[in-house]
Amino acid sequence: MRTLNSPQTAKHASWEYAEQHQAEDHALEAARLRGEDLGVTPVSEGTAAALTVLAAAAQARGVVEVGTGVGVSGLSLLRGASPEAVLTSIDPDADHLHAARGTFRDGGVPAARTRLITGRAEEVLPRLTTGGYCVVHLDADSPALEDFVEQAVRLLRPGGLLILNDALDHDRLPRPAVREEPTVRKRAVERTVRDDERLVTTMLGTGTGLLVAVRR
Ligand SMILES: C[S@@+](CC[C@H](N)C(=O)[O-])C[C@H]1O[C@@H](n2cnc3c(N)ncnc32)[C@H](O)[C@@H]1O
Repeated sequence: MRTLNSPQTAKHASWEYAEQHQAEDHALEAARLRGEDLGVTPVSEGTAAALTVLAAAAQARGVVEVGTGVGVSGLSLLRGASPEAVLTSIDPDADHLHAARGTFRDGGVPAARTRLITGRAEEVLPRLTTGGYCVVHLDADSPALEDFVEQAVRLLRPGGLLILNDALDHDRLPRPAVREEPTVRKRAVERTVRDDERLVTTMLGTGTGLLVAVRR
């Protein structure tokens, strides 16, 4: 049983504290409201902050994203990336891309720094340049997730970062009794990435899990 002083409760309080380490500005708050209207779940506050730090650490110039949503993750990545960086972000939903454009505008991002592609990653990723990108962020649940990961590894230059959001599948991953297809898929992706000798990986508990891998 969980009590107020139990390690689990303390752990959850720490997680919540860490999520709020970085206060969000108007552009991200407005994006989250758009997300509520559209039924899109953006990356968490902690994940948004982590994406900014990771893009900065990678000194990212070319960034690819699958699952633009309302642009919370995209704006966060651009804020950490190099000033000349371009974000190529893919989403099949025109309403989501429209909302994301509003987020980038609110965030003061010049239009030339975003290339928003209306389409499915299954069709778009294979057309992007091998070794041409510093960061690939995956944030769309799809039966093709394993293929997205393989494409991401192809797209990354040495030292580039692969980032998979919701890698713990809303805390379902560690529960062996959960056998639903999306959870099983994410377990398989975790194993694939961990065992891939081209990658150095870690699983962060930020948000609903952030799997981060560096391309050797
Ligand atoms: C969780 S939301 C992304 C939230 C976004 N990263 C943010 O922080 O605002 C998932 C998005 O993936 C998109 N999506 C679903 N299937 C996709 C696919 N096959 N290729 C690209 N995007 C896809 C959905 O339309 C949705 O906008």
